[in-house]
Amino acid sequence: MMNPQSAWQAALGQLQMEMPKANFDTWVRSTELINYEKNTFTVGVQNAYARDWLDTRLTSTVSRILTGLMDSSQSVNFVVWQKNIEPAVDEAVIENEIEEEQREIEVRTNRTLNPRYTFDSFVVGASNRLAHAASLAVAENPARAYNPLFLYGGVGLGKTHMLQAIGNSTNARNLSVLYVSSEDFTNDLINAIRTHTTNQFRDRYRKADILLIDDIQFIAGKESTQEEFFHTFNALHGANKQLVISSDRPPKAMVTLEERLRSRFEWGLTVDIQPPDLETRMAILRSKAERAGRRVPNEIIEIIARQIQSNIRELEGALTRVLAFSDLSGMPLTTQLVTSALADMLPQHSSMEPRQVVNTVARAFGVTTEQMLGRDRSRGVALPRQVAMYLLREVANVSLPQIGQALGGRDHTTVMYACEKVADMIERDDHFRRQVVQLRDQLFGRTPMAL
Ligand SMILES: Nc1ncnc2c1ncn2[C@@H]1O[C@H](COP(=O)(O)OP(=O)(O)OP(=O)(O)O)[C@@H](O)[C@H]1O
Repeated sequence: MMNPQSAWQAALGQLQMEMPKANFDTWVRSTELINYEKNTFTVGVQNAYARDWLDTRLTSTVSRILTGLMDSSQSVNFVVWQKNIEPAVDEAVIENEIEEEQREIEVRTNRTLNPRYTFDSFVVGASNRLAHAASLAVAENPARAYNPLFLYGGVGLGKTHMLQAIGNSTNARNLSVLYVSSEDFTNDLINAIRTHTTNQFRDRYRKADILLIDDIQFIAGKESTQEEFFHTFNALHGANKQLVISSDRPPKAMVTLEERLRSRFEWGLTVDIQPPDLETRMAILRSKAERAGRRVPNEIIEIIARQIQSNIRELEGALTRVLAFSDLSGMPLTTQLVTSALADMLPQHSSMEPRQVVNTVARAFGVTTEQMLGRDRSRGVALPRQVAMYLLREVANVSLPQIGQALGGRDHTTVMYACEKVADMIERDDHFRRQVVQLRDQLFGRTPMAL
């Protein structure tokens, strides 16, 4: 089980990925975990307006995420909380980064290698075969196979597991391995600057034979961190040391990443990890049950695997939950038990068919549904497509992969980018905003969404 502070940080990471950037920055970024008691996270926010917004829109999502992370039912409570630091909006200068990250310095998540994450415990399927093969090649031949190796994919699909497997395997061969999240890197840097120990900082990072950096997307927009990382990258790469980087999106979709870093990330091999298919999900559940020394009927494995489709962490959480339910109630593992154990883990979906949203938006913008689903990327077609993605995500709460599917088989990172872009335009362009609000009302009726 995670400690509450790490769980909260992880939940923030997930929200950052799932929400439009503007909303995340406005409402979520500067929140703070101020207390944890009796399975309740008390989260401080800047003012009553923010509290109300978060209350209506995010309570159930956040509780669900935290429940998944903590492996037991959790609730969240937003309260107004005066911080003595201003939320950093412009992170361009190091002073702001110091303020922004100060509170996180004590939070060290996942600093070391976790022996649980090995190549052996990783189930290979079509969705992750390439990532697995590339990681294995890198572990066997550091700095010879692919350098850097850049792995990307959605939340909970095994990126950390792969990085750590490389770490565990090379560590066992006495190579010096350093595993950090990009937030750890940022925090270390800030700490070093404050305590005038940047030389030690550089030594520490540059003497690694293998540097594994997890969740690099969080350095986007942080200029001084990017600058330092650029030099770390060059020093290691130049000395023939291996770099492995993970991210929730490919380098080209990292909007505020400096070009020189982006191009370096693409020097080696870039591989994605896709959501696992049903068979792989079942294999993962079987392997996890075996490891836990439990016998779980195939039928039960299949129900769980059908229900949780796009996040392996949730998939594992679901199995844990089903087993706990059975242990605590003394009831055998039946389909009914699974259904009730997983009832509140189901994602919330509106009854709205994605097709209907696509058709309505197409009509409003004077394009055809075929154009919306097609490959044409000219602005007249791309914009309505992005608006449809945005409405499906923001109002109908449909998952990123499902939206990609509904719009002609697009990647989840494309959908993520579209949502960020539309959210951004809504803030800048009044006319556009009215257009989107009108569509929203037409499709969903009036909702409490802050547009
Ligand atoms: N192919 C797999 N076989 C077995 N377990 C897996 C596999 N992929 C992921 N897992 C497990 O799923 C959980 C989530 O994986 P992991 O933390 O590596 O995801 P991630 O992609 O790094 O997520 P995030 O985006 O949140 O950082 C871990 O417990 C991991 O062991």
